[in-house]
Amino acid sequence: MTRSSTRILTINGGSSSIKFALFDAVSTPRQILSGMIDGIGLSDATFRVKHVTPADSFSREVTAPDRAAAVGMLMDWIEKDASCGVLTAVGHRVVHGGPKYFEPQCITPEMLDELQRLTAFDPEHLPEEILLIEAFRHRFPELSQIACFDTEFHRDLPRVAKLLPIPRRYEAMGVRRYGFHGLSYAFLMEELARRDVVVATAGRVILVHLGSGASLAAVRDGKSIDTSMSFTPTSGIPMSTRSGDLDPGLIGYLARTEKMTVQQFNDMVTTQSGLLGISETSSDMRDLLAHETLDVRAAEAVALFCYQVKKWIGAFAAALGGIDTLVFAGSIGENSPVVRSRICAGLKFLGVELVEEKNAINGDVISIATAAVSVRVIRTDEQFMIAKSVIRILAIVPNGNRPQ
Ligand SMILES: Nc1ncnc2c1ncn2[C@@H]1O[C@H](COP(=O)(O)OP(=O)(O)O)[C@@H](O)[C@H]1O
Ligand SMILES: CC(=O)OP(=O)(O)O
Ligand SMILES: [Mg+2]
Repeated sequence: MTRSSTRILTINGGSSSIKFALFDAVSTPRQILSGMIDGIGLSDATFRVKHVTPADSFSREVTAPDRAAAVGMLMDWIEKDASCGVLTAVGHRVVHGGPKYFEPQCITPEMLDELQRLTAFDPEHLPEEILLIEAFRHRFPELSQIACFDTEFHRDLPRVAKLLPIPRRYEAMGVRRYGFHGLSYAFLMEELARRDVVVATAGRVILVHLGSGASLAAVRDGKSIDTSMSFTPTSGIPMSTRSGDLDPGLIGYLARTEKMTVQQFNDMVTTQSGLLGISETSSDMRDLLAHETLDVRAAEAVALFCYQVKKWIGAFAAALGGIDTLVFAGSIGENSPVVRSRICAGLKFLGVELVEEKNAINGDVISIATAAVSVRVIRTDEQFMIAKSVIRILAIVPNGNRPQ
């Protein structure tokens, strides 16, 4: 690989990991590698790269006491490793743009100032994402950086789905349903259009993104009409460590009985709840499935997760007036036949019927041919959507040079 090839780096910064990918800057982005630094802040952090040239792939233990150290390591590697080529731009997934930012755009100092002001909207994701952007700006001041917002897909939710039932004045301060996982949902809709353009453009679709963060979206005529996440990504269905929706009365109850502070409550519902909270052992769906016959807590965590997803599918079927296609994505949705099977069990009344042999191999279509609902498994790719936006915004031409 020569250092003259022109590349786009895409970054998806989570709370304990930085996921990234490198694409050739051609009209349809071509992925060269994907990687992640995970376990940030723990004693056993790992830096992994899966390169199209297997010899350039690696996995090594690293010391990453905090995010600044992890991003420093990533930038050192990009500068020094010939297999990375020459970077043209960096595209960032930015989970929350508040009421101001939705469509992908160049990151300016003004936007960074505004994102700083918006951190109260999503204290879990935004500070980490700002740190990543600033680190790259400091080290590579000439590099274009683009922000791609997870909220764009849901930008035009109907008012009835957007409004939160609290005093009206808060809406003017930006308190409303935003919805997230938009890069994933946009990718899934593009892939669905390739497989069934009629349903993707004029049908009733429920997208189910089940990763460590998890949500559902109801899509009619290609547009999001509702989604399970709301003002922050802590809401909706239970997730790896996030609670999802809760009785709002719980905050006052815990404040009165345990003197729990707002910060403690926030930590509890974002880092100690969901699968981890119920199982008391793991936030990882694979671990829970492996132990569910031995540990009732693991079994209950999995059961609660599947039950809540099923309930949201029912709610969105009502909102859409029926379902034509149900799509599973995210690492749980793409790889766990048992979770899909439990979610879909009992939904025959909506037209959902799986072929277990197809479900067992994560087939493209896993429903019976005569069922009213086609149930699909589609591998999502948020990084690809970021790379595509970067190429479009910077008008990078196929040979990788920017037009003069
Ligand atoms: N084969 C599998 N079966 C069940 N769950 C899986 C499987 N592979 C990965 N997962 C689960 O997927 C979750 C992570 O999903 P992922 O989409 O990678 O999350 P994120 O990108 O939001 O960090 C973890 O809970 C992990 O256990
Ligand atoms: C929006 C969100 O929950 O993101 P993630 O799944 O990456 O945590
Ligand atoms: Mg994710």
